Amino acid sequence: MAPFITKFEPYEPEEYVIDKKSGTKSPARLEKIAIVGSGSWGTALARVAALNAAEREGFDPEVRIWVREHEIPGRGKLTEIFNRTHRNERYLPDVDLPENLVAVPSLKETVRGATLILIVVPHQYLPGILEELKEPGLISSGARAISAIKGVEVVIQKGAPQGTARIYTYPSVIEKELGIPCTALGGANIALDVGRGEFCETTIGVLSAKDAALWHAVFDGPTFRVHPIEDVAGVSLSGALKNVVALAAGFVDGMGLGGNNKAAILRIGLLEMSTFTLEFFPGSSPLTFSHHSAGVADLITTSFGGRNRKCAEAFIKSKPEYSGVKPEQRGKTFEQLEKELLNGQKLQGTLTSREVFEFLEARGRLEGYPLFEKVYRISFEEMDPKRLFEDL
Ligand SMILES: NC(=O)c1ccc[n+]([C@@H]2O[C@H](COP(=O)([O-])OP(=O)(O)OC[C@H]3O[C@@H](n4cnc5c(N)ncnc54)[C@H](O)[C@@H]3O)[C@@H](O)[C@H]2O)c1
Ligand SMILES: O=P(O)(O)OC[C@H](O)CO
Repeated sequence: MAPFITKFEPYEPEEYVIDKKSGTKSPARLEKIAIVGSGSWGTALARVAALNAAEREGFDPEVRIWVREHEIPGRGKLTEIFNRTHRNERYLPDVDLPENLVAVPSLKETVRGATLILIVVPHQYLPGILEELKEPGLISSGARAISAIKGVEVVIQKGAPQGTARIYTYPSVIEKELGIPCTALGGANIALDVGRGEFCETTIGVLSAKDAALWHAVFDGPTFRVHPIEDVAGVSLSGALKNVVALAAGFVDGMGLGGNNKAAILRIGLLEMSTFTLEFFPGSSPLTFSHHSAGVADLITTSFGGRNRKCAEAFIKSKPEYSGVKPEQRGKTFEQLEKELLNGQKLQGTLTSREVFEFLEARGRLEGYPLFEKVYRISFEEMDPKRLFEDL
């Protein structure tokens, strides 16, 4: 088993300069934080990072966040409203943000000069974003990244022999595309609760003690406790796969079943999450799933309060059998429900369910993951949701 909880000394700037006249000591350079993504989670994490940057030695207090421009009818441009009201009216409207968090409409200008880059976008948009960020000279040499994305990248070449399908975590994709080291952040973190400052924990999967200290200094605080562990792939995979299990939890709620049933689904789901990770990312640790916020705790919160659960419950309840509409009327699709229920936020579990299903099918390994398989078939192939429990 890989070494686990990372031991580290609290962050200190690497170098200081001393002012000859006054004798005062100050950091030779400041870490500059950029946030790529201003959805609900991007905004909540940006708030935490900006509060810390304003207080901690070694950090430039100005934190920049990339906000895709959007006109709010009768109010004006989202970035201007953001910088005037210190609120993200579109994605996290009820949370006050610190004044040192600055919305920037240009992606490139957000990251120019940054040394620490948090990437937190719905995973389907990452390829286009990385393409833009790859411009030569844009990312400072020595910069480091952290991914809070919950998703995976699956590559299947049509016509290629079975077994050649590949799966990648986003930290590894970011490292490859941008040529900078990338850490993973994931945990039981519903954005609005974090934005309100409610106590919670998160896990960061790090590559070194230096990264542990640095990212801990960026995010840790009295109500947002950060625990670094040496399992980048485990943290990243757990965040992606729990979204698939959260769909199953929503199916259970939609069918009106009770707590025993949901507990069984969560246990089996957690087992498939860790088995999958250890099978395809053998350096990972099962402890990430059993002991850490990124594992069991995230699965619990998402299966009770998350968007994937909510839409999956509505998906079942929209079916004729559960809603009382005429049998010839079809239930709603997830695409419809995402639009109706999430006010512009994005579902990640349905995409991940499809990606994981296609990967397992291409690798000939579906029989090892009956819950993942059924979540896909119920979501996309009109399988009767009651069949969720067959062969589990
Ligand atoms: N919301 C949460 O509670 C939460 C918690 C932990 C992790 N996450 C993960 O964080 C990641 C980001 O989620 P989120 O909740 O911040 O986002 P979100 O679901 O609130 O989606 C809004 C984001 O998508 C961007 N977007 C929308 N259309 C786009 C387009 N065409 N091109 C590029 N960007 C576009 C918006 O600019 C905004 O940044 C996801 O992987 C999610 O699973 C979310
Ligand atoms: O709202 P969900 O289902 O995307 O889940 C949100 C977070 O990932 C919970 O940690």
